[in-house]
Amino acid sequence: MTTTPDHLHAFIADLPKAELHVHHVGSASPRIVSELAARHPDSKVPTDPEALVDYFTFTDFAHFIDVYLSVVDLIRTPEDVRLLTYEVARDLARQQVRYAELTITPFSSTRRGIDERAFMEAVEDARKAAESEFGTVLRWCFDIPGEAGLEAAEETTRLATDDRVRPEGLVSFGLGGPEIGVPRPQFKPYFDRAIAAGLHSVPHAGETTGPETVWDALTHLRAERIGHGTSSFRDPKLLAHLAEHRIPLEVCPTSNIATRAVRTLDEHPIKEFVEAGIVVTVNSDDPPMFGTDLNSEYAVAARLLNLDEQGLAELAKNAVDASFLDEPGRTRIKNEIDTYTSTWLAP
Ligand SMILES: Nc1ncnc2c1ncn2[C@@H]1O[C@H](CCC(=O)c2cccc(C(=O)O)c2)[C@@H](O)[C@H]1O
Ligand SMILES: [Zn+2]
Repeated sequence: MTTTPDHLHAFIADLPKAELHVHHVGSASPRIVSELAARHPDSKVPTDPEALVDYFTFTDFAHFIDVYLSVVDLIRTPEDVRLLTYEVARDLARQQVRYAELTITPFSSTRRGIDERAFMEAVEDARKAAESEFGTVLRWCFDIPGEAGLEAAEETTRLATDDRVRPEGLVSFGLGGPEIGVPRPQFKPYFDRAIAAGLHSVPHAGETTGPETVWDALTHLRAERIGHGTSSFRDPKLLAHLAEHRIPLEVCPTSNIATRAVRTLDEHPIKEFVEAGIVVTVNSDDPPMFGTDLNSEYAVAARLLNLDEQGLAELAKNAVDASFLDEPGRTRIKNEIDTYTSTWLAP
């Protein structure tokens, strides 16, 4: 296994980027997790950031979800929500992320007793502070935790479509959690309502089950991008469909290894996706839990796809183009990427 050369790491570190697939709670840094764990000593989450490395080592996807929910349990007040969101934005800004769509699972917080309006105010307050203080634009994707069933689907849809509650920064609607035993078609009526309310459809699919789940996401949930889509490589017709209809994949390589969806990075199908002509975006999913960040994922992609600086800049522009940012915002970030790259490559 070769490594990514130092000059590419340096290029990636300052490259302006967009992040399209990153979870709110899954982005809590070890410092924030240990701070919240210390505040709530009844929790089984370790308070020592070093012990968190072991705690965040997963035997399979189900184990990952168990651990994930133990961190969700630490977020108990609107102030916890605001702090988490603001700190996540700070971490993104440090990596030169100019724009991020953050996946939030409001059901998990409202069912744990956080007032829905206070929750929305907390994330919006952090979004505005992040934009003015760090220059990072945040938007929200509200996802249904599929395993929690249709009650969760109903509640998430209500929170995403009721004008009196839905936050200004909300742009899309998703579906996360385990896929095994959670068929996608049952969520069609909820996606129909969210789409009718102007939201984009971005379900997870093909992360832990086969390509048929990706077809279901396309057919029943009218997916505009696919979260992961990892198993798509097993179906040539699906690859051709994704390429022809320009449905981007939100690829999260290190996540797929950490949850054991893929055995090793070298076996990751990202190269097959690019060779099939699919729009590939690279993302971090739950970065501290997977011991990664967006810059590391770009370094992984550089190695697996054999990219140079121009190739990395194209990858970054794929994410901007696949985003739900408005046209002037997309043009601004792409121009910034071009200027940065040509300055870097100038003799
Ligand atoms: N790689 C990932 N792939 C998929 N999802 C991922 C990934 N990373 C993070 N998530 C998040 O995990 C949540 C799962 C929450 C969940 O299953 C659940 C089940 C029952 C009850 C409750 C509750 O709160 O009471 C929650 C998803 O909604 C999603 O946002
Ligand atoms: Zn995800």
